[in-house]
Amino acid sequence: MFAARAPSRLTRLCSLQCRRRLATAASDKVRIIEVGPRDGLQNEKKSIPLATKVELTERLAHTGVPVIEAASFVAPKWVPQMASSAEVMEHVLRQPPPSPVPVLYQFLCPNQKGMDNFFKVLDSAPLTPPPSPSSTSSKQDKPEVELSIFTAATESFTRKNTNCSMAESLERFKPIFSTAKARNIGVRAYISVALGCPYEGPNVDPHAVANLAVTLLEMGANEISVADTTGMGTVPRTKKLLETLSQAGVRAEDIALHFHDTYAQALPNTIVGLEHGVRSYDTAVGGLGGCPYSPGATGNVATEDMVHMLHSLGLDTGVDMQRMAEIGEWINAELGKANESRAGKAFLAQRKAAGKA
Ligand SMILES: CC(C)(COP(=O)([O-])OP(=O)([O-])OC[C@H]1O[C@@H](n2cnc3c(N)ncnc32)[C@H](O)[C@@H]1OP(=O)([O-])[O-])[C@@H](O)C(=O)NCCC(=O)NCCSC(=O)C[C@@](C)(O)CC(=O)[O-]
Repeated sequence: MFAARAPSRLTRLCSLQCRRRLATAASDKVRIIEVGPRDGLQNEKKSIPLATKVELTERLAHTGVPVIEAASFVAPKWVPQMASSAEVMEHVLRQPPPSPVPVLYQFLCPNQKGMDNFFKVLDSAPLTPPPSPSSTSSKQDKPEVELSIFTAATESFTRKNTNCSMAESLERFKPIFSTAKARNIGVRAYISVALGCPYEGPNVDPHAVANLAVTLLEMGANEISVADTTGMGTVPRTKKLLETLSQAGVRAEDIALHFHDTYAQALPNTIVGLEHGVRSYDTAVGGLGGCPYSPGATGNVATEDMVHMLHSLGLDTGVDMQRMAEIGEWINAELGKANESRAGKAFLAQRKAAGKA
């Protein structure tokens, strides 16, 4: 997919000016990638029932959010909470297309084994039955699915997270890209610790992030999720990182931003992203989340907080705030946790006061 747009690093650099204009073109649509079911739940210590995971994904599919990262095919020995991911995916594939918009479901995958497990589920899932008996078609496609791979901008984090070097992580991706391409499955790529590493500190080299982003795009990634895993990102360093990415030929539309809200900088940093032309943001309902390999880091920026801010700026996410706020309240109660979304809590309190809850 990316190859068609920009086959080589040189071509990418040559058309930089044109792509910059594209990136900064005014657009009132912002794409929310809801990562709560994966990033949000993976670090929970208490085993979460499969039924709760399935209900979370199913309810999210009816909020208007266009992308949901539903689960991950990683080693259960390292992330036991994701051990039921095959069952979650089986359920997703059995679902009739959600309303109001079709959802793209993403599944995190670190290596060939994860990819093989993903395809095992995909290939064994029956086609979804047609929506009504009057339908003329006898079969219906499965929901659209995609793989998300992940590496990091520092050697220490890559080693802790995936037990390999940065270069080895890229090697692991080669069979994933080639198989996914042959099977017409999209691949998204995360770059963790782009704005701060728990082991190497806040000053991660933006050029390391940019080089990695260019390499991953050239390998075939259709989007780079630039992740502030630790939440150490600040407005000046986010600005610098986005400028460095742009100078390396990475377009604003090639990236999504993934902010953890540890220091309450996710929304200020989002404003920087918006000014730069980035229109895709990863969020987790109710502010769920945390990475098992980033001690002390809190959850992703809450979807409700992001949606509230974007709507206040006149931007369109397509997300139903009421449904999202209710899910944030529900899932945190299920997990026995406080709801981390300030906007979600305020929205529900106001509805209750107005007698509309
Ligand atoms: C990367 C590996 C797999 C390497 O794991 P390893 O231990 O180096 O690999 P290995 O090849 O030696 O295998 C060890 C065992 O795991 C099995 N195994 C190997 N691969 C798989 C697989 N895919 N699925 C299931 N099982 C697998 C393998 O078969 C073997 O089983 P055993 O022989 O011991 O029974 C491992 O280190 C791992 O799974 N780590 C977990 C990484 C993880 O999930 N981190 C959290 C997600 S990333 C994140 O949260 C950041 C992000 C994306 O949100 C963005 C951000 O905010 O930064």
